[in-house]
Amino acid sequence: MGRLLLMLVSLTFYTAAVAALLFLIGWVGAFDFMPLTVDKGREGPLATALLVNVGLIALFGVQHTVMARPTFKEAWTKVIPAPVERSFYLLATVLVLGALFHYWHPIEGTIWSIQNEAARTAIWAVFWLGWAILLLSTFLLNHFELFGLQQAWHNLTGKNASPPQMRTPLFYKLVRHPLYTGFFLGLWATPDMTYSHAFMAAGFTIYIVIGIAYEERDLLDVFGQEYAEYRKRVGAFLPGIGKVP
Ligand SMILES: C[S@@+](CC[C@H](N)C(=O)[O-])C[C@H]1O[C@@H](n2cnc3c(N)ncnc32)[C@H](O)[C@@H]1O
Repeated sequence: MGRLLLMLVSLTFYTAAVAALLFLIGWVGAFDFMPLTVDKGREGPLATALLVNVGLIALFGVQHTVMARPTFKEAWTKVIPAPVERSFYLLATVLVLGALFHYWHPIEGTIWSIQNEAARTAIWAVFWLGWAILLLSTFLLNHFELFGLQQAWHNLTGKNASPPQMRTPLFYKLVRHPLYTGFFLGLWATPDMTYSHAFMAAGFTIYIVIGIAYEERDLLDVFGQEYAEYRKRVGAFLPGIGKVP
């Protein structure tokens, strides 16, 4: 029963995470049908908007950076069962994203607004390509492990947790962080760039660049020389750029 309950917890948090990801795409894309977007939300003076928005992005950054560290996981799994540790990480992500959507203060003003229809279509294509790369990258690594289902399933079926494996399929042969490359494309590719959108995209870009240093330090600890060689050979976000000799 306990194992089944953990599986149900994992499935529930997985569903919430997928819903939050879909909402994030609509929120960033600022589509008309969305109730809240990066350009539609609370009103307030500019100083309040800047302070609140920086706080929201920092909250996302701190949650992701702290909860992904092995030392945190070690302490955290003394409180919650190990098979749902990743699921609780996702739950925290959903809550932080919920706060972002709910409390974001749009900033007035437009930086660019492309009028040419063909150019708009091309930019939207890049937007969707970015999110597709992000999603596909989760499957290239191990979607069900990244989203916590595999751990609970192994626990339910009595299978031992498999040791972490370094993976470099497809996009990972070209760049070390294709998921983040996809995220950058999704964040920045818009035909209507408002100050609000640019502020949000810049905030997440800064967080990712900082977060990568921690992620790669952990990857070096886990995969050692294999990852060090990979960093020498393969660029970070764009092919050939950002190799670490
Ligand atoms: C959100 S994913 C992002 C992966 C990668 N930074 C990217 O942008 O494609 C983060 C998880 O992927 C794992 N990871 C990153 N690169 C990996 C690789 N080449 N093989 C296996 N796991 C990897 C990290 O340990 C971390 O748990």
